[in-house]
Amino acid sequence: MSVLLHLDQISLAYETPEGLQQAVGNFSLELEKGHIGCLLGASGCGKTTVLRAIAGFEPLRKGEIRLGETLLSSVGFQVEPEHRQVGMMFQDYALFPHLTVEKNIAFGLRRQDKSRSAKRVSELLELVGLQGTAQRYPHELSGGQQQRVALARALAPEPELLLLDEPFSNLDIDTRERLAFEVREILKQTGHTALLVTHNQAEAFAIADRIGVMRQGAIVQWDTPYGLHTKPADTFVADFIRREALVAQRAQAYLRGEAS
Ligand SMILES: Nc1ncnc2c1ncn2[C@@H]1O[C@H](COP(=O)(O)OP(=O)(O)OP(=O)(O)O)[C@@H](O)[C@H]1O
Repeated sequence: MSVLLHLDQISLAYETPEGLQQAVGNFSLELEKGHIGCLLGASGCGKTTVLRAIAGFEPLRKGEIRLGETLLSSVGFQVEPEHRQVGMMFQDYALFPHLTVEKNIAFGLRRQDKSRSAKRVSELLELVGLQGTAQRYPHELSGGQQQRVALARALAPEPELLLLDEPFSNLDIDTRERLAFEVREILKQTGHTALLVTHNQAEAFAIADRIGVMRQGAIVQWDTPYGLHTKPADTFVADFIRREALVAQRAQAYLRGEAS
């Protein structure tokens, strides 16, 4: 398989009142076409910063970002976000409340003629299992349904790469796990390449082909879920994976009334 997304030794920093603070340093990964990658790590480790750089919202201090053969970002160079062929889906749904489901999905298709756009919208509604909701407004849908509309909207212009930033974090535990599996099925069915950000290990393992464990702006291990479990690169990754599994077990025991 060919590599679609190349992040080559990228570094990013923010201007703060205390001076320039590095958020991500010498960060590299390659994501193959058709794969779902996931950046996993504690709050503040730089996951969203990496995603924003790929989307074109943050300038690079070092390194390069390429999509296939196309250079998207390097030092002093940025392709505008709207010209990147990159779709985005974020945790707060970001649907337009005053537009129907149909119009929300068609928003990214404004340059297409009406009949093509209508056909694409109905294909997408079927893909995300929301036939019959075209004329509803976002507030008339559940959180999980709204996220499926957001997915349909992000896929509408047929982006080469889809970025998902904590897409399920506003949902209850059952819905988020179910939706993570559903989104994986949908992306695999359409052959899309996607990079997801989460701090939830169950979600990462439910959806991803490759997981990148991050710590303080660096990627510690970029591997398959199986590889992370069986061959953690260092004690940080091993502890991180073990601790998260322990928390999940404790939470389940607590819910069953077996633990305090
Ligand atoms: N606009 C900003 N200005 C200054 N510092 C920022 C800005 N955005 C993020 N940071 C800092 O950069 C670092 C990485 O932040 P980032 O949001 O990428 O982390 P994250 O892993 O996505 O966290 P979370 O899981 O909490 O969303 C943090 O130390 C954060 O405080």
